[in-house]
Amino acid sequence: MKMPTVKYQRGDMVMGRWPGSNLYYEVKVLGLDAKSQLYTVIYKDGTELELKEQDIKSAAGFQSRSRSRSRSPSRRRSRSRSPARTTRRSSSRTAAAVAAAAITESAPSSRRDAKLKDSVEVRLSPLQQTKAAENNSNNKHEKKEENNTANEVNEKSEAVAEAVPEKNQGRYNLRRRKDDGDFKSVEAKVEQLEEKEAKLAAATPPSTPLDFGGKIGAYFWLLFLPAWVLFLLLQVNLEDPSLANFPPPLPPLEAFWDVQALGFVILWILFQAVLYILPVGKLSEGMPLRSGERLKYRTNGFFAIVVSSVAVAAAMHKGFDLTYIHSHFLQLTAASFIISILLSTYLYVRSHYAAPEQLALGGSSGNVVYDFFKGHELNPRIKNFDLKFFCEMRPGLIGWCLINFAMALAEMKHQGLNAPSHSMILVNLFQLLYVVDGLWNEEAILTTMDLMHDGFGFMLAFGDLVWVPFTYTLQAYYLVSWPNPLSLPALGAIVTLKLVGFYIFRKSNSEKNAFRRNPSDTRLSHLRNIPTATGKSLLVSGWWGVVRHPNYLGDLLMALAWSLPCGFSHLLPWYYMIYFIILLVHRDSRDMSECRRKYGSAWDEYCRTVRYRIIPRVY
Ligand SMILES: NC(=O)C1=CN([C@@H]2O[C@H](COP(=O)(O)OP(=O)(O)OC[C@H]3O[C@@H](n4cnc5c(N)ncnc54)[C@H](OP(=O)(O)O)[C@@H]3O)[C@@H](O)[C@H]2O)C=CC1
Ligand SMILES: CC(C)CCC[C@@H](C)[C@H]1CC=C2C3=C(CC[C@@]21C)[C@@]1(C)CC[C@H](O)C(C)(C)[C@@H]1CC3
Repeated sequence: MKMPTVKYQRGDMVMGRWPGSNLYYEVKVLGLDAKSQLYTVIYKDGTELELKEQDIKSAAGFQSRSRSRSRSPSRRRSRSRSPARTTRRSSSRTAAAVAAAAITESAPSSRRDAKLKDSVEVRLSPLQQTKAAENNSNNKHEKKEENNTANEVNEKSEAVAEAVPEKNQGRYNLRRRKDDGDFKSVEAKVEQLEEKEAKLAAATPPSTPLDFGGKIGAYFWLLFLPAWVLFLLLQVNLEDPSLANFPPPLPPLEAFWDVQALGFVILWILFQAVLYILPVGKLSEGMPLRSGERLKYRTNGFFAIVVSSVAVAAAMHKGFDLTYIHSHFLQLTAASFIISILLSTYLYVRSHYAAPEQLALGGSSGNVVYDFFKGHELNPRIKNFDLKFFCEMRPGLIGWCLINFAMALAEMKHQGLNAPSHSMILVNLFQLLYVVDGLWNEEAILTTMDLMHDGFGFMLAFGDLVWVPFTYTLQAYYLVSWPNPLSLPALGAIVTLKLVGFYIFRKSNSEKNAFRRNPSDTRLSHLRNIPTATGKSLLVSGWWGVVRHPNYLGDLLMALAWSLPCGFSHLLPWYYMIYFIILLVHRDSRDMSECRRKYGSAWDEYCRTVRYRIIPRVY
């Protein structure tokens, strides 16, 4: 058996490649994972990463060639968008912290380097003038550079002029310029080499720690999640859905299968797909991918829900009885489950044909079950049809409202009412508001974790097509058989709670979305932020200065307002609230580790400034 080699020891100072680039920075080795053969290293700005051996070079060899012009990741961007320069209102303490985190650059010492420097200065002079002029203007422009595609492009062309000396001074692979005559050919070669290396680096993204209990956890969730949905549905169908009647009796297998139900689910998904591809509404840009590319998304969700409502009204007018959804709930769920399995299998298979830079960092463990569950490909698309975006925002989300509405009709039928109960109306209106708001602000989803970081696999396919429409509707389903009359004060209190939650949720999500899209937005100029080594900043005042996830706080208050109308007779309608606390606490900790990995010491600084995660002074 081949013994693993340990080339670098804990504590060694070496040069580590910055992921996705061809740049090397001084890093300290923290250890080697014997199993994955990945070295954990820490950059001088505090960022910890796992690197492959081939992405590490000995510092000695490097310095002899490069005269140790090593730069921290933050310095790498410093010419056009150093974190310190991008901060408009960040506290001097934070700016200083980042500045301190940057590795100091040693001045060229040899004659060769001095000569090199001279030529650099000659070449840079026009650029320096531009820079000076730019510096004299306000730094609004600089902030814009962070996230704006156009500016990314500007930066690149700027970088071409700037990068020449840098390349020759050996950020990565030092080459001496013989004279100015062959300068251009060297430049072209270096560029080619860098392009090749950047592609290679992107192709081997650093692995991130496994979530959800790792490989064993993935097996568990694959079995548990469908079983849990089944349990909820069987339980809510019981005459007395109390936990004392656990476990509910299992119906025969044939009871789950109904061709017509499968037909309706397929029809619904196809109908939503047609609405999605119609050239109506805005084409929004997603956040930059690792490759630098920005995908375009058709954000016409509001249009889709309006047309869907009209179509449902027309079907009802033609005599379609919507209470079919209530009476065939199990079969509709089973049909959606089958589709989600087929979709996940397709996603997993096609991920093997995807280019490496299209894979999600978190779903590339190499373990079939884990990657199938977590999602291997980040943005699977068929031409311009984005499968993840579509599934998350359309069939399940709009289906959720359709099912709730069907439950209101079923309640009237079962309870012999002329109108739905107050509780049913509240649940319907609250959740409708949540969905319509999500669709109205559809663009905001492009800056959420699912769209930016998570691969599309079973977890999201099942979550979008089964979990959301068939478990988020449980409160309405419950009310069909278990009415809960509400007093006027209770009604008023619940509505107030919902509105407060909604306000926090919407304001905080919009604030972050606006900041990520355009950090120099004048409406956000009063907000303080912390610069990070990646060039992005973190909001440290406003909603994101109150707690680290104000949007979760608002969402949880709304969840409470959805359960309260169902009363306290059973635990079942409180399922969403309990699940949601677990989901958001786990999501928060996933996000914390991801941000810690991305932003290093800047993230620690943010956490020291904003101490609570979701509930001020509590958690
Ligand atoms: N109803 C439901 O079932 C669910 C609803 N949700 C809701 O969806 C919404 C999106 O949630 P989710 O995707 O989990 O997370 P967020 O929208 O909170 O996104 C987290 C990301 O925001 C960025 N960020 C974090 N802190 C800051 C800061 N201080 N300043 C600027 N950017 C920051 C980071 O990304 P980066 O720095 O890379 O931009 C981070 O990874 C939430 O409102 C949530 O409540 C979520 C899950 C389920
Ligand atoms: C099956 C698992 C246990 C959990 C799967 C989680 C998914 C169901 C959720 C992950 C993030 C989601 C979001 C929404 C719905 C639930 C899922 C898919 C969201 C679309 C709901 C509407 C909101 O307005 C939103 C902010 C757009 C939500 C974004 C996240």
